[in-house]
Amino acid sequence: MAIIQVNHLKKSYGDREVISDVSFRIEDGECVALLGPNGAGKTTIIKMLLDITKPTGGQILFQGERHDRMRQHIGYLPQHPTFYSWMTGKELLEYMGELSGIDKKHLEQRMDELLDLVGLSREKDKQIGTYSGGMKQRLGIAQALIHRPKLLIMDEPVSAMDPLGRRNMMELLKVIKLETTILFSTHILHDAEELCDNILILNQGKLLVNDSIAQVTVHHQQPVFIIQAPRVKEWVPLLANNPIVESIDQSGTAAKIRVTNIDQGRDWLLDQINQMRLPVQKFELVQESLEDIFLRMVK
Ligand SMILES: Nc1ncnc2c1ncn2[C@@H]1O[C@H](COP(=O)(O)OP(=O)(O)OP(=O)(O)O)[C@@H](O)[C@H]1O
Repeated sequence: MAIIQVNHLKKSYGDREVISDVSFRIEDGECVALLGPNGAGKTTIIKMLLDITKPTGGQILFQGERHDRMRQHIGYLPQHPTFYSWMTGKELLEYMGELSGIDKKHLEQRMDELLDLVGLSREKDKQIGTYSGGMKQRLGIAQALIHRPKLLIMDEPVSAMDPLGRRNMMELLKVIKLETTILFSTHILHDAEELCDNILILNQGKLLVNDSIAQVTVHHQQPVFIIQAPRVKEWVPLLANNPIVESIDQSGTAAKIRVTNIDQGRDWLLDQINQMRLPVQKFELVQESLEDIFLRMVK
């Protein structure tokens, strides 16, 4: 049975629908990335899963039951966790553990396990106000896991971190995902690719992709022509206005061109290259990368 099943979920603020008919499921043991640009609706979906915000339509089931009764089985790391800065790391975990109803003997053992897991054993008796951003984020993960939740939900857990903090967090999440089902939101494709089995791509409140990482390219890849030639800024605008060109992306000395019809597109592009007497260094037809697919979908 799915840990979470989301059916035709909708959310409106006033007249504005910010989540439109979103359906997906997360199976036990999976790691799923909710991927989308700023404002796509990631936090709104997470808040509905946590029952912080009520949907305006649709249904969320947690292991087949109404999810509003199942909140205690979910661990949550918000985008910007806030703590009492005068508490020590250990005191916070103790407090959260007591709130979750864990008895003293088990709590002591669980705190030690988690402080070790997130690499804060040595700093456990220091006040949280003295922790770095990365340490606070790791403490946030420990508090989210204190009651051994069946599902860990994290809202952009690595987006605001520096490269070293990010790396540490990714390695930590790789360990956690061995034992816990994870849903995390991000706007960085690379994080999703590195950690997850499945991705949900959200744009403007609509779910565009719900697939395994391995299958996304198989199901959504389109061919693109790559032309590499000097003075790319001069010739790209000359190609962009023809109706056969669906999109054209310039990067460095090359352009990636998506056309409506491959054979006609090839003939037309070769013709243009001749007419412009472009000193072409490369002309090839390739399949889109995962990043190309993501960028095309969220544009
Ligand atoms: N309380 C609210 N009232 C009105 N509109 C809201 C409210 N909360 C969110 N929105 C709007 O809903 C849309 C989705 O916002 P949301 O925060 O879910 O996006 P997001 O994908 O999490 O973005 P980010 O990556 O920037 O956190 C945005 O257009 C936002 O302005």
